[in-house]
Amino acid sequence: MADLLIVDDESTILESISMFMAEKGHAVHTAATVKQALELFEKTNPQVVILDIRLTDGSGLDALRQMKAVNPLARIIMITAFQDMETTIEAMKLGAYDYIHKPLDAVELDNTVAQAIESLEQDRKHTEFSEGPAGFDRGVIVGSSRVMKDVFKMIGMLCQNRATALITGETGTGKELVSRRIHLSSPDKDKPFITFDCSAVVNTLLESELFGHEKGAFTGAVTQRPGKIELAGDGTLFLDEVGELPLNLQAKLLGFLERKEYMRVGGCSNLTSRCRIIAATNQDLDQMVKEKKFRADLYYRLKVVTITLPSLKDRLSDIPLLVDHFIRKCAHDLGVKPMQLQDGCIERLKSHAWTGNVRELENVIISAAIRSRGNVILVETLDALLSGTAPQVSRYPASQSLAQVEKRHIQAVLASVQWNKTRASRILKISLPTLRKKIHKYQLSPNSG
Ligand SMILES: Nc1ncnc2c1ncn2[C@@H]1O[C@H](COP(=O)(O)OP(=O)(O)OP(=O)(O)O)[C@@H](O)[C@H]1O
Repeated sequence: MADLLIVDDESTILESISMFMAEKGHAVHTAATVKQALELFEKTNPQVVILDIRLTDGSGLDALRQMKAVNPLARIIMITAFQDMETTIEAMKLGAYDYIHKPLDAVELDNTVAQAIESLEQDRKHTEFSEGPAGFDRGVIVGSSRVMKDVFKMIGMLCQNRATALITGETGTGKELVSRRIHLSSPDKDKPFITFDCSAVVNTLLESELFGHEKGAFTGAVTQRPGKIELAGDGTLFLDEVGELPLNLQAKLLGFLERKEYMRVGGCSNLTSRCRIIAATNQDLDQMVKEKKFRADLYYRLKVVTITLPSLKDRLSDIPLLVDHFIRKCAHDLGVKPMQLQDGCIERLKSHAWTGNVRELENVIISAAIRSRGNVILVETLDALLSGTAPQVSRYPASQSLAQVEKRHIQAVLASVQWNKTRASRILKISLPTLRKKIHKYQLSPNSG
């Protein structure tokens, strides 16, 4: 049996379907408008939605798009009239599970709902083996604030085409998460999603990592190697920290965006790729263009479609939802029951500055859950974590020199952010050039350790 949301503006239809479904043992919620439907969808998180395409205050397609952005797993069955065929096709493209024609046939409706529930069960079993614990969607983007609703709309629009997009926002605001969601909601979701962190690779290797190289192109190039663009194929290439790309490669990337052609390092013929580029940055590219550190033409090419993710401090109203999400995530990962929050926890969380945004909130909730005794997260535990007074376990023996400790710490921080130097320099509170000097001094590399 499932949680069902039924949306139709004809009260007789609404009543008869909901009675029928309640008799079958489902928990039924009803809505007559797009607005009510979206509110109830976020509140009740139904597994199956029966959604009329034509509603008085808008189109069922918009509702479908937004519901899919909030919970891509929800099975949405559209109710359509024959003259709505074009819209029905569009609905299927947007990820509707199925459609049923009016006048409704009770047996057909019952069968379709049963199949939708069965397919969810199959998905659940599948994820048990592939992505970890069942019933928890790691890819879900949590938020119900107005800014986040606008973000969901943009995601809905972007997953219908292959437009290049730029995602901006401070560190930890969810740029990679959003990029993956666009890919996973697109018709090419089964194609590769490749991440390329422009700050993680030493400059001399960037070009060959991105575009690939031919055998013998440089010392050490003993075999031909495909670059990330080639690996992305017909899928998506996520260019993280695009502001870190050196100017010569910015020109090459622009060339690729304009002609969809590129050349491997050491190659002499053009190759083509259909891969879609989604770039992300937490830098002020406008300013970088003024300072001539970022090419204006590339910037304009990238920013045609921009999604700006809000800082957590500008959407404090989303904290309860986010906390609930991370508590459930943590419970799944640790294999325990979800923790409860002591009264006052949400207020304490809302009063924090959150410079590390959602990532910082996630880490605080995980740390608090691990430190909690019993099944309750206490305000005092959060307070200690947020004010930096929570006891830490020392990881370095007292016999080590300061330089040894510095080397190990920098290596550990770099490893924790997959060698994203911008992020590491922020955590270490040193400038990027200083970090580069220290990497050179201690001869650190992703493989040293
Ligand atoms: N709205 C959200 N809902 C649920 N989880 C979120 C949300 N935003 C971010 N997260 C989680 O926070 C963490 C950081 O997100 P992500 O890596 O996408 O941020 P980012 O903006 O790409 O960071 P950076 O600029 O440092 O690369 C991830 O674990 C992600 O799942």
